[in-house]
Amino acid sequence: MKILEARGLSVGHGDTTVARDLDLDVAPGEIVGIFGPNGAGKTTTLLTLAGCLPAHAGTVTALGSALGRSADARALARRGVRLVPEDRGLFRQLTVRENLVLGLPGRSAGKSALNETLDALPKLRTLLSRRAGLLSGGEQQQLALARALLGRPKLLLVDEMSQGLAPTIAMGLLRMLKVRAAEQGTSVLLVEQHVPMALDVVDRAYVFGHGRIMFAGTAAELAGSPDVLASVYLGAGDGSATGPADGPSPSPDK
Ligand SMILES: Nc1ncnc2c1ncn2[C@@H]1O[C@H](COP(=O)(O)OP(=O)(O)OP(=O)(O)O)[C@@H](O)[C@H]1O
Repeated sequence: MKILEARGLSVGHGDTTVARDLDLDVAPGEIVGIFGPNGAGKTTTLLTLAGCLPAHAGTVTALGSALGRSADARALARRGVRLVPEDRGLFRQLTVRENLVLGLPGRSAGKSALNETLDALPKLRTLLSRRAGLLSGGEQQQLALARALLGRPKLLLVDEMSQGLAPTIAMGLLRMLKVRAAEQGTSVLLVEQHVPMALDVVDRAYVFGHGRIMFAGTAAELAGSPDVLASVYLGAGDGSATGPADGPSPSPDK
């Protein structure tokens, strides 16, 4: 069984569809990347898969259950789908410890999960009493990941983990995520601007462009496709951010 299966998925905001005809899969234990130029619809897709935005068209099956048009992020979270949003979603006035406790699945199971997670991210141990809002960007990202991992999600959706971080810190976090995900059987779908860095940890990748998926393949296949990689940085675009959900498809040559 796939952890996540999207077929003919169209995503957008209000009446505007930003990406369409998306076929996406995540298998158990896989780490899958979504790449593409600015405005290609990567975040919108992740938010839709997390149940934060309604799909414009198509079907999504997460952990064996269909999402439905009015997918509910809380119901999905209960089933084991967790999102680490681009803004990290922390409670800035609360301490690191308080933020972590909010991620705990239950009190008894919680303590050992907390210890395991802090073992993977030891810096957080030294910051437990500090307010989340006072942490550096890298520390905040560690906290956001720790909180999401604590719930031992079956599927973790991570948006732009490297944003605002020094490359070495971002790389360290991605590698930690890969190890921890493998240890606890979490599949990961991550959106990332920094493709070379992400290619080091993902098994497979989708590249968005022209409002569609323009490449799907293994990390090695993407690494060997310079034209596709260039399109991520040169902006093969946000060409479909027009028209209603059921409007005409844009030309792929646009
Ligand atoms: N809340 C919103 N309301 C309306 N349009 C939005 C909203 N959020 C994003 N958009 C638009 O949807 C399109 C896709 O945005 P999205 O953030 O999904 O792209 P992205 O591929 O994640 O880009 P980036 O790499 O720059 O983060 C863009 O044209 C953006 O301006």
